[in-house]
Amino acid sequence: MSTFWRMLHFMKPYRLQMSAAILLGFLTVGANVGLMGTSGYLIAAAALHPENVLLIWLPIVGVRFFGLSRGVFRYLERLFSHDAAFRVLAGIRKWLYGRLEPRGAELLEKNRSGDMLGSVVSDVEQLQHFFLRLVAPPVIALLTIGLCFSILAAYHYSLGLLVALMLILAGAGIPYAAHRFGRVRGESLAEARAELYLQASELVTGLPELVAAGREGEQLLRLESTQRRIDGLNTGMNRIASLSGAAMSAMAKLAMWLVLLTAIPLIGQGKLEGLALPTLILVTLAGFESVMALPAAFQQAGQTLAAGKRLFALADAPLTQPSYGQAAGCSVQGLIELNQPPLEIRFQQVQMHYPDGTSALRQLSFELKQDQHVAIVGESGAGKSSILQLLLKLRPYQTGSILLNRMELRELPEEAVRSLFGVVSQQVQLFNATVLENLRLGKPGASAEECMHAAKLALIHDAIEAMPQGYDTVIGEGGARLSGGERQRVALARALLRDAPITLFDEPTSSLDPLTRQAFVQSMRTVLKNRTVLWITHRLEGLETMDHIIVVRQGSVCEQGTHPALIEARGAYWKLREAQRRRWI
Ligand SMILES: Nc1ncnc2c1ncn2[C@@H]1O[C@H](COP(=O)(O)OP(=O)(O)OP(=O)(O)O)[C@@H](O)[C@H]1O
Repeated sequence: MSTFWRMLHFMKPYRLQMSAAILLGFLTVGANVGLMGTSGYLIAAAALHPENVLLIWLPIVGVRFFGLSRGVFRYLERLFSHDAAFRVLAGIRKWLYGRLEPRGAELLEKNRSGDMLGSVVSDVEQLQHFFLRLVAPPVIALLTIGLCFSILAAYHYSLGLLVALMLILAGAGIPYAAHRFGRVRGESLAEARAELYLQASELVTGLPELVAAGREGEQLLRLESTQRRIDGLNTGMNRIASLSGAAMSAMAKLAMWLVLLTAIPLIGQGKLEGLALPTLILVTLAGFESVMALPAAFQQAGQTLAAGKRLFALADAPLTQPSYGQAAGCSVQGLIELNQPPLEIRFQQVQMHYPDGTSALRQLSFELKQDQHVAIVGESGAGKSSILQLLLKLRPYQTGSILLNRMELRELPEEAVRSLFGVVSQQVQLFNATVLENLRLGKPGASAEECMHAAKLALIHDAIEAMPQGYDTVIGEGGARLSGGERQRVALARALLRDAPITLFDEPTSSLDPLTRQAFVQSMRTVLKNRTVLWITHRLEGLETMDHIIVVRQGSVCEQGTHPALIEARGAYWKLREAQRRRWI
């Protein structure tokens, strides 16, 4: 139930619009009741009193009015209700993003990313049914029952009571049964759809490996079996929907017969005019329009509420690792100082461990000064990526100090810290859009000239020009139409456009061959000559001209200096280089 109230809470800002949608929904059904009622009266009057023009003329006007207004009300009701529902969804997405963003890394560790993406996207979509089918229709149905009762009771109270009772029975009983029978199936359907999404995305992303290993057939069979399960569940759901539709129709006809059986003796006793009979029947049938859609809505209620429950559970999951909390210690003056050159980063005796207790950094100390190019190198697992995560405030450090322009990192707001860095990482995020649009992610609103200038600096301009539509070429999902090196260069051009004070490279050459790697690092040195660069890698090619190299081992600095000095010392750096050289000979 708390899920229900929490979802209602999201509607609060749009309550006026939603009330208007409910009112318009009621007016639509009301217009239909009016249309049927006056039509019934018109038929009877035309048959029994064709000579009385006034008796016929008035209902004709009524029929026209209700017929036209019904369409207008329906249109406005759809407009208001869908607009409000989509605004509520937008609000939920924004709220959810705000809740998930600080725990992004941790959530990805605990959940399969396909699972998470699939369920979050489809669960949020599912919530639109909440207002459109679960909140508004029952209220409209209640109002309509009241309307039908008033109209029929005006003829005779027993008719009013009878029809109201039948409408309540049909409007509550059949949706309840549909909900009972559809709940488990609906939940299984949601799970199966999430599974299908995950299997399909695994198949697409892992296709080259699966084909190479000759296992794509197995994956396709899994996909087919999930699809069959979904088809089976869908058939079950459709069966329930058809049965409840038939039950609703039967209830409407039963109500009609009961009205006839009650009204005819009343006419015989002179308590009711014969002229009223068609009106009574048609109003009864029109009243059922308001409850017709309820069974299908409640059949899906299980799915909708389960979707809300999953989303709230994801958003409420406590962080096992304490977050930074509110960065309260930074004044406006502090933020100004943060952006004042010369910029300096200082790690002092930093210790960091992951939630499972794995110690990643131990007493780590180093410095990065304005315009310096510093490389942090080390074997796999040495702690290099953990340094990057600390700098971007993706993880907290436990002891020691990280100073950005003499200000403690944990006291600074995330946005201010992240705006200092342009990141070129191992996994370049490219989108299925044009090259230009991908570049503009670095600086929204950048002119085509600015983008080209950045592309020239990143030495990718010529390759882009050679594409079929140049900068307007669509580069495919994840930049699939580009080579690994081209992707890295597009990412670099993006980082250059961003023009952040510090450029962070995280294993940027991992998808390149040794020779291209060497050339890439050297060209980056030239392009980024007057910028501050932190280069994190376990590949040592091309680092000869770095200003400073820091070798990290088991979370702390084991050696540092310039390339010639480290080579001469024949220590850890020299050994790493030798080991890598032997590997590619
Ligand atoms: N999410 C995590 N949870 C627990 N331990 C982790 C996590 N990520 C990294 N570690 C551990 O922290 C240590 C440092 O890892 P880190 O990823 O920083 O190394 P790295 O030098 O970047 O390695 P690589 O070059 O392979 O990327 C390793 O022992 C690793 O197993």
